[in-house]
Amino acid sequence: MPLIKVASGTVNQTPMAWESNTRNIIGAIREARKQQVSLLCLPELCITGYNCDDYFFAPDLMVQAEKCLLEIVQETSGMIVAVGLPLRHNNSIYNAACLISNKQIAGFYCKQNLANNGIHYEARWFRPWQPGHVESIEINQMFYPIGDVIFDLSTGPIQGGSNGVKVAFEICEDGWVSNRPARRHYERGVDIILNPSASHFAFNKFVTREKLVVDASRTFSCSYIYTNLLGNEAGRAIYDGDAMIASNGELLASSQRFSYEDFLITTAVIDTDYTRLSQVQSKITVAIKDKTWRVPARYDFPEIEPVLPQVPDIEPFEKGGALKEEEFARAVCLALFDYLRKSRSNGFTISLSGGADSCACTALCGLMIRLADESIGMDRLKEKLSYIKEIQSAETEEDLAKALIHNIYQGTENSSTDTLESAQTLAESIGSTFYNININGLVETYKSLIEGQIGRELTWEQDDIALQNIQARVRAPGVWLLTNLSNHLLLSTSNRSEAAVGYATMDGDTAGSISPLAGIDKFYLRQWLRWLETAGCEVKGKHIKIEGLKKVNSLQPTAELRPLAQTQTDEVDLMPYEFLNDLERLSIRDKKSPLESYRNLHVRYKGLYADEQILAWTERFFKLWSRNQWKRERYAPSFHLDDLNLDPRSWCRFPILSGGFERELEELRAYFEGNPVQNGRKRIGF
Ligand SMILES: Nc1ncnc2c1ncn2[C@@H]1O[C@H](COP(=O)(O)OP(=O)(O)OC[C@H]2O[C@@H]([n+]3cccc(C(=O)O)c3)[C@H](O)[C@@H]2O)[C@@H](O)[C@H]1O
Ligand SMILES: Nc1ncnc2c1ncn2[C@@H]1O[C@H](COP(=O)(O)OP(=O)(O)OP(=O)(O)O)[C@@H](O)[C@H]1O
Ligand SMILES: NC(=O)CC[C@H](N)C(=O)O
Repeated sequence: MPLIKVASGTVNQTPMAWESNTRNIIGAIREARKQQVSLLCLPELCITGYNCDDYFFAPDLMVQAEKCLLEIVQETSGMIVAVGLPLRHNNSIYNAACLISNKQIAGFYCKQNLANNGIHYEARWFRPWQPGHVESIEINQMFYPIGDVIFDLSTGPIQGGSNGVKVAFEICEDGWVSNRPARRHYERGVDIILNPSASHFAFNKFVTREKLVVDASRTFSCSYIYTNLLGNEAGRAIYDGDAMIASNGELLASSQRFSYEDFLITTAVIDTDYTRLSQVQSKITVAIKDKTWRVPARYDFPEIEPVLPQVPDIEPFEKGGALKEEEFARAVCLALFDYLRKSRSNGFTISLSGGADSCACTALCGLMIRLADESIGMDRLKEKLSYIKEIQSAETEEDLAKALIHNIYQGTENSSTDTLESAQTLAESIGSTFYNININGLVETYKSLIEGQIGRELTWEQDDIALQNIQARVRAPGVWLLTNLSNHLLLSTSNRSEAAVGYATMDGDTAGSISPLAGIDKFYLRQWLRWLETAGCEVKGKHIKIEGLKKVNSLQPTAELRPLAQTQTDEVDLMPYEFLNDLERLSIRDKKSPLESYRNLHVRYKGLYADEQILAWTERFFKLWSRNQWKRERYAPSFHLDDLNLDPRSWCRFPILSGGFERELEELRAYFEGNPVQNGRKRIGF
C-alpha cells in the first residue's frame, strides 16, 4: 500500500496520573481514527509521564503502566499505535516504545541514547539498549520481542520474508546524536521512522527540531513522524506540543504549538513508493543476512486516494518578527495554566509593586486567561478549572481575572505615587482584584522592638541592607495570608538577573510558590513588557496587548527600599542590566574565568565604561554569584526557558560553599595592574 495516512499525537500528561494520561491517549487514538489515520505516533513515556524522577524505580509504577498499556491496546482496533512507557527487563529499566497493531502488541523498541545533559537525568533510571540486540519480554503471560527491532507490517498472513511496510523508532535523543539508529534503519530499508519525544521547550528550539526531522527524512529516504509532549508536565519543564511529519526531505505537516487542549492530532498522507524510489536511486544496500531485528506483524493498510500537495500550516506568530516575545508569552502562560490546574489551586496572588517584575507576573496571568480563552473557549476553560467554584458563573475574561488574579500593593514611606499608579492601572486593565495596604507601621514596630533589645537606633548609615530587608520581609506574611485565604499560588517575582547576584531578600520578595520569571533576564523582560503593551501576541489575525503596562514601561527599575531622597535604582546598586546579562552569559553559561570574562567585556564595552568600572563590576559579579548559590537553591520552582537557566534543580549546579573565585579574581586584578599571576606565583616583567 503506497499511500498511508499517518499522525503525530501530542498529549498533555502528568507524572503518574494514570486516569487522565490514559484518557488523553485514548482520546488521541479515537480522534485519529475519526480522521481515518492508520498509524499514530504518541510521545515518549506518555503512559507514565516523562518526569517521574526516582519513582521510575518503584515496581508499582511498572504495574500501573502495564495496566494502562493493556487498556490502550483494546482501543487500537484498525490502527497502528506507538505509545511510550518504561519497561523493567532483566532487572534493568528501559525507556521503551510499544508498537500496537490492531489490538495486538507487536513488540517494544528501547531507547539507545539516553538524554543525560542539562535538564535530563535519564541515565539515573534507565539503561541504554545495546544496538543490534533483540530479546523477549513477558507481558500479561505473552512473550514479545524487545530491543533494537524493526516492525515489518504486511497485509495477509505473516510470512518469512515479506515486503511489508517497515516501521522503526528513534526515541527523542536517539535522533539528536551523530551515531543515530536511523543510519542502521536506513541500511535495513525502513519506510517510516517514528520519533516519540519529550523535548523540553527552549527559545527557538522548534527550528532545530524541524531541521532534524526534515533532514532525517531526506538523508534516510523515509517518512519521519515526530511527536512531542504538550504543556507543563511536572512543574519545571514546558513542552510546546511540537509535532511534525516529513517525507523525503519535505515537511508535510506541523502542529499548532502551545495549545490548551488535552491532546492534538496532526496528520499527513505519506507515499512509501516515493521514499522507496529514493532508496533505490541512492543504491541502498539492505542488510538481508541478519534478520533478528525484523518483527513481522499483520496490518491491512486501507487503500486511500491521493491527496493534493500538502503545505504545512505554520502559525502566523512563528513567522512574525517577534518570535522570542511570542514564545516567552505562550510558554510561560501555558506553564502557569497547567501548574494552576495540576496543583488544584484557585488562582494567583501577586504582591504588585508597580515595578517591572511584579507587573510582568500579573500581565502573564492576564495573558494566560486570554490565550486559554482563544485556544479552547470560555466553556472549556471553565470546565478545565471546574474545581474552582468562583469562576463557574464568569462570562468575560475580566470576570475570570477578578477571581483568578489577586494583587496587593504594600507601600511604605519609601514607595512613590508613580509605582502605586502603575500597579493600579495594570490591575484595572486586566480586571484583577486589587488591594492596597500600607505596611509602614509594621516595619516601624519591628524596628523599635529590635532597637529596644540592642539598645541603639537603626540608621541608614550603619544598617542599610538590614533596613531594606525588613521592608521586603514584612510584605511576605500579608501576601501569604491573602494567598491562603483563596487557596491561590503566590507568585515570587524574582528574575534571572537578580538570581545571579542574590539581589532579593530571602523570605521577603523571594517568598512564593512558583517563580515564573526566574529563567528570564531583566534586560529582556523590560523589552518584552514594551512589546506586550504596544504589539502583543498575534492570535487569529488580532493582537492581544496589555495597554495597562504603559506606566510601568516609563519607570526605572527600583527596589524602593531606601528613603526616596536617595533615588535608589537596581542598576546603580548592581550594574547596568545589559552588562550584567553579558557577564552572566560569559561566566556562567560559557564558564569563562573572571579574567577571560573581563577581557571579553572589555572588547565590547571599552569607550562606554571606564576600564576600572568594567573591572569593578566583574569582581562584584563573581563575588555575588558565589555567595548567593544558597539563595538559588531556595527559589520557588521556575520554568526552563533556555541554556542560561540558573535553577540548580534542573540545570545549573554550583557549590553552595566555595573558594569564591578568590585566586581567580586576584589574577584578574594582577592582569589589570599589568602584573599577571601564573600558577599562583607572580610573574615579573610582563
Ligand atoms: N552560604 C550561605 N548559606 C545560607 N545562608 C547564607 C549563606 N550566606 C549568607 N547567608 C544568609 O543570608 C543572609 C543575607 O541574605 P538576605 O537576608 O536575603 O540579604 P542580602 O542578600 O544581604 O541582601 C538582600 C539584597 O537584595 C536587595 N533587594 C532586596 C529586596 C528587593 C530587591 C529588589 O530588587 O527590589 C532587592 C537588597 O537591596 C540587598 O542588596 C545572611 O544574614 C545569612 O543569614
Ligand atoms: N510597594 C510594594 N507593594 C507590593 N509589593 C511590593 C512593593 N515593593 C516591592 N514589592 C514586592 O517585592 C518584589 C521585589 O521588588 P523588585 O523591585 O525587585 O521588583 P519590581 O518592583 O516588581 O520591579 P522593578 O525592580 O523593576 O522595580 C516586587 O516584585 C513585589 O512583589
Ligand atoms: N527526551 C529526550 O531525549 C530529550 C533530549 C533531546 N536532546 C531534546 O532536548 O529534545
